Amino acid sequence: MLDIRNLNQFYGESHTLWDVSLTVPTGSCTCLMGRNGMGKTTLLKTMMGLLPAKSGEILFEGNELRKKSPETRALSGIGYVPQGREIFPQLTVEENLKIGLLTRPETQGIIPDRIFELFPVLKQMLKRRGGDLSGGQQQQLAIGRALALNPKLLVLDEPTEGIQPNVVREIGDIIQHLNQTEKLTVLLVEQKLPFARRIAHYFTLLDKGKSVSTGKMDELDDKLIQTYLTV
Ligand SMILES: Nc1ncnc2c1ncn2[C@@H]1O[C@H](COP(=O)(O)OP(=O)(O)OP(=O)(O)O)[C@@H](O)[C@H]1O
Repeated sequence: MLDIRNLNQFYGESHTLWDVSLTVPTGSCTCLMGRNGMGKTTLLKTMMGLLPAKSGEILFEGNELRKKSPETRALSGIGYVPQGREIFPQLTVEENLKIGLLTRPETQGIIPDRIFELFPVLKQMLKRRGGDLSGGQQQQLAIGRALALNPKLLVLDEPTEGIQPNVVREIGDIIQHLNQTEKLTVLLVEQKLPFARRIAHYFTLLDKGKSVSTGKMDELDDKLIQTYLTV
C-alpha cells in the first residue's frame, strides 16, 4: 500500500534521512522502530508532507505523493495521529472531531457513529474541552479524529507515549481491532517492544537516519534488539 524509496531529508544543512526505504503491505500492521533521535518522527512528517523531502519516492497505492500538498496526501486516504497527539486543548471534543471533516463537504460535518462505537468515552465527553481529558482519552480523541475521515492507512506516532499502563493495553486492543477486524492498514512508530510485538506483523529499524533492517516481527531477534533498540 505504501512504498517509500530512497528518501532523503535535510533540516537545513543537516542530512537527517539517508536513502530511507519503508514498505507497508496492504492489511498489515507495520512498526517503525529505533532509538530516540534516529529519524522516525521525521520520516512520518516527511511522508505526510509536513517536512520537505530532498529526493526519493513516496508511493501510496502506486501514486507518487512526494510533490503533493499535505492536504492532498491526507485526502488520498492517509490518517495521521502525530506524536504528542496535537489535539486542540481549548476546543471541545466535538469540535476536535469535526476539524478534519471541514475539508470534506460530502461528510456534511457529521461525525461517523463508528467513532463512538470504538471510543464510547468520547460520546460522554463531547462538550468537554480537549485539554481537560486524560492522556489516554486525548489519544483516543486523536485516533478518532484521524478515523473520522475514513482513511485506508492509519499512521500513529508513539500512541502509547505518556499513557498509563492499563490504558496502553486498551489502545493496543483498539489498534488491533482496526487492523485485524476492520482490515485497516496501520503504520506505527513504537518504542515499547512488547506492545510492538503484540500488534505488528512487520518491523523496519531506523538507525542514524538509515533503514538498517526490515522483516517479520518474529524475526526481530536479540541481536537486532541489542544493536538497534537497547538503550
Ligand atoms: N526541527 C528540527 N530541526 C533540526 N533538527 C531536528 C528537528 N527535529 C528533529 N531534528 C533532529 O533530527 C534527528 C531525528 O529526529 P526525530 O525526532 O525524527 O527522531 P525520532 O526517531 O522520532 O526520535 P524520538 O523517538 O525521540 O521522537 C535528531 O537528530 C533530531 O535532533
